[in-house]
Amino acid sequence: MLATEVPATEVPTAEVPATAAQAVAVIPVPKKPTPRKKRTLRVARPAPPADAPRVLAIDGLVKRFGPNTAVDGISLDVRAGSFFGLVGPNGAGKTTTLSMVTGLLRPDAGTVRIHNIDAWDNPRAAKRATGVLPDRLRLFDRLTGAQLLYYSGVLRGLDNRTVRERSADLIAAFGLEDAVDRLVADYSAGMTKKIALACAMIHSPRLLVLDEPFESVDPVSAANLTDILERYVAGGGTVVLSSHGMDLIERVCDSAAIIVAGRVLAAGTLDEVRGGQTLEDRFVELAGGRKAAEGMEWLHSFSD
Ligand SMILES: Nc1ncnc2c1ncn2[C@@H]1O[C@H](COP(=O)(O)OP(=O)(O)OP(=O)(O)O)[C@@H](O)[C@H]1O
Repeated sequence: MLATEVPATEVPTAEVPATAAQAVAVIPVPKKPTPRKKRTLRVARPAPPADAPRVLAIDGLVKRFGPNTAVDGISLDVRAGSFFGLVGPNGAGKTTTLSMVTGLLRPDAGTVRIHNIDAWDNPRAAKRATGVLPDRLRLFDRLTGAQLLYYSGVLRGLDNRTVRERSADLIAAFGLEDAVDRLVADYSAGMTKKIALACAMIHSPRLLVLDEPFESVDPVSAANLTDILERYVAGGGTVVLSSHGMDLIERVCDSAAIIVAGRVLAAGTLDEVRGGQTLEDRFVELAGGRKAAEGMEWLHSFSD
């Protein structure tokens, strides 16, 4: 094989040049995109039966921001015991949809029912059944992690003893033992996600709505978090999460929806949505395909 044909990842160590300038000269630029490896399509768990009760029923949701229609008639059903993944390109309307589901943003049209309760007519009852991890975390970050958990528990009407017991369990499950006595303002992004998720779970809601729960979370913590959520679902809970991590969605979710430009382009069990492809390929296909990286020759002109 000629040196120019060696994929970058296979350049033998002995041939790696000493300087960055030399490295630029020999690292081969593949002429054609390498064909993507076929992956075995697995399903994390079977989706709940089609006649399982609907924990979340979204019907004809619309949200406009001035001339921009962010959510354009989204309808979705999420069944009890489902681990449901919402995917879509940047600006597709995922956060706007989840904000309307969780009572953070009033819809222009459409309805949201949580356990058959209209979330906008009866927000108190709907919120009692829901735990939320919003996109832009606005936490009372001048509290310590332990204080924030305590506050979340009592706000949800739990008694002192229950809050303390559940806080201890959550702190151990999320590996926050060393951080609970520090101010949340001083937490890293991943730690903040974890404490916010613990707060969302403390009142043992039937439905968890999580916007990008794995963003900024390290792989070990992500695996722990996945375990916690899987146990929650196995115990009868329902999770709806948004994520850009297609592998993660395929690994943990049984059902999914692909949202593009404020509309649902595919929804159902993971297999129905993927249609025999990987979720990523199906997503890219529906979201408009890969963009050719041409017309950016200036990027190789290097200012130095
Ligand atoms: N408060 C707002 N005011 C004006 N426009 C908004 C507002 N919130 C969202 N939008 C617009 O609505 C559209 C959908 O945004 P949204 O945040 O729901 O997308 P998303 O799918 O969550 O994107 P990402 O994956 O990048 O987080 C975008 O065009 C966004 O600019």
